[in-house]
Amino acid sequence: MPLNCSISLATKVPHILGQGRRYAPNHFGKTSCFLTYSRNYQNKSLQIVSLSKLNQTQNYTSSIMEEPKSLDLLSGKPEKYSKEIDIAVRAVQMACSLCQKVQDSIISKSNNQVQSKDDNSLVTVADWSVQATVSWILCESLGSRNVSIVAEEDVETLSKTHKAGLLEAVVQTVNECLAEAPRFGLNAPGVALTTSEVLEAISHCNSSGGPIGRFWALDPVDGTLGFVRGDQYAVALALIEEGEVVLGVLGCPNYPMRKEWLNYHHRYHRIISKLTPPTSESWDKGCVIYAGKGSGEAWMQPLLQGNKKLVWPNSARPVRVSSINNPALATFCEPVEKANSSHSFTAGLAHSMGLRMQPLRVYSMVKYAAIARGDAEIFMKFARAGYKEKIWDHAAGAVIIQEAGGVVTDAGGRPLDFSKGMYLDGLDRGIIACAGPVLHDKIVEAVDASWNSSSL
Ligand SMILES: Nc1ncnc2c1ncn2[C@@H]1O[C@H](COP(=O)(O)OS(=O)(=O)O)[C@@H](OP(=O)(O)O)[C@H]1O
Ligand SMILES: [Mg+2]
Ligand SMILES: [Mg+2]
Ligand SMILES: [Mg+2]
Repeated sequence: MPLNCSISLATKVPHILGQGRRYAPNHFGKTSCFLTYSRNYQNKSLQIVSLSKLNQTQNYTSSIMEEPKSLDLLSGKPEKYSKEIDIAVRAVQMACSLCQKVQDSIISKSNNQVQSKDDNSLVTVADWSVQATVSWILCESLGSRNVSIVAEEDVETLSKTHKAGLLEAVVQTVNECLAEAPRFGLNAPGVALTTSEVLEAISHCNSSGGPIGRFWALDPVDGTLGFVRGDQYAVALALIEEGEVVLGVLGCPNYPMRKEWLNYHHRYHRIISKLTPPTSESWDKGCVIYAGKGSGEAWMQPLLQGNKKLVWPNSARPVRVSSINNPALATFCEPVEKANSSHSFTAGLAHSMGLRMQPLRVYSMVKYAAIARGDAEIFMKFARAGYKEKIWDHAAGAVIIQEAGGVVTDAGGRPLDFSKGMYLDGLDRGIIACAGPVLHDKIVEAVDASWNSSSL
């Protein structure tokens, strides 16, 4: 055996269903290596067939072993972007932890950390703090000259908002979060960031995207309305290269690893229904879902809990879209706010297609996570005429659904175009994401049939 393997062995004979080649840093002893393996998802076993290290491939047929509990090091990271995915997942985990604290403080103290922007949409301490934190982590880990970011928030609005203590609250929140970086296997700053360093990190996100080169798209808090209402929201980070989304990470702090646990989430539900959540060990309140383009896999890991003893690496498991393609059994998701998507148009579509389930109205890109995980089958968004969808609201979700086996297009059936700057320019009518092509084709047809008679 070329390297020391410490995974426990199982005796089951595998029926090989999956195989792949993975970068497994530090998985075998302290050596970084690539491994080629065969995986059986049914009995959760794994067989390593070769290892390569320092350009030397060694054939190595291991015994069949139980899938390691910590799947992260074997997770679906395509080699080309493995470093970027790794850093992006850790940064989003940190951002989720930051958001949980700010959401708790907004809800419990009804404090004044919520502001209105010029377009009357909301922004909070969490939006600016996550933007600064993620920007700082990406620059620190990849070199600031290599990091270009398109993101939702800007320093002008923060400086213009003459709210006493707002900027100080952002600086403090960022520093508290960055001090925790070692728990996530990342470096913390040697000394706390100054106000101007925090502003610099926010304004480093000044790229406007486009068709050339590589940039990150960040929505620090997607579904800010859900966030301030104590409900669902997401942290969304994607990497776009030559106009194509190459990786996506979605942090969903209030979307538990298991759908059944949603009932325990909401504080109000808990009071009203007196449901007792499962024990803290077994209950993962939130999740992070991620995928790299072309891997054919999407992965989900639990949020790192507040418990300081829990440190990286975190475990991950694959997620897949639902196999339902009968509209009568399918669930569709849409934005909560009528102002963001026409509920009456989608109700008509649902009726004409024979969708019988009540729509699942959820804030934020958690809707994309729900489709990728198989909790729902369809996501539709039809904004009012003239509204231009932004790339950071869809990039991470789109690649994750596609790699989990689903289809994401505009209402004309064309792929979303992330190469046109900060907006999804050229979008035909709306966005349709589905668990599979059968449902997708039916919706595109139904939209065509009813569009001219709609008021959109
Ligand atoms: N008028 C209008 N029409 C369509 N979309 C809009 C509109 N205004 C805002 N936005 C963008 O929608 C993002 C929130 O989308 P959601 O799907 O979460 O909507 S909802 O809150 O559930 O209703 C929201 O993202 P965040 O600002 O990150 O919350 C906005 O980018
Ligand atoms: Mg958003
Ligand atoms: Mg946002
Ligand atoms: Mg916003």
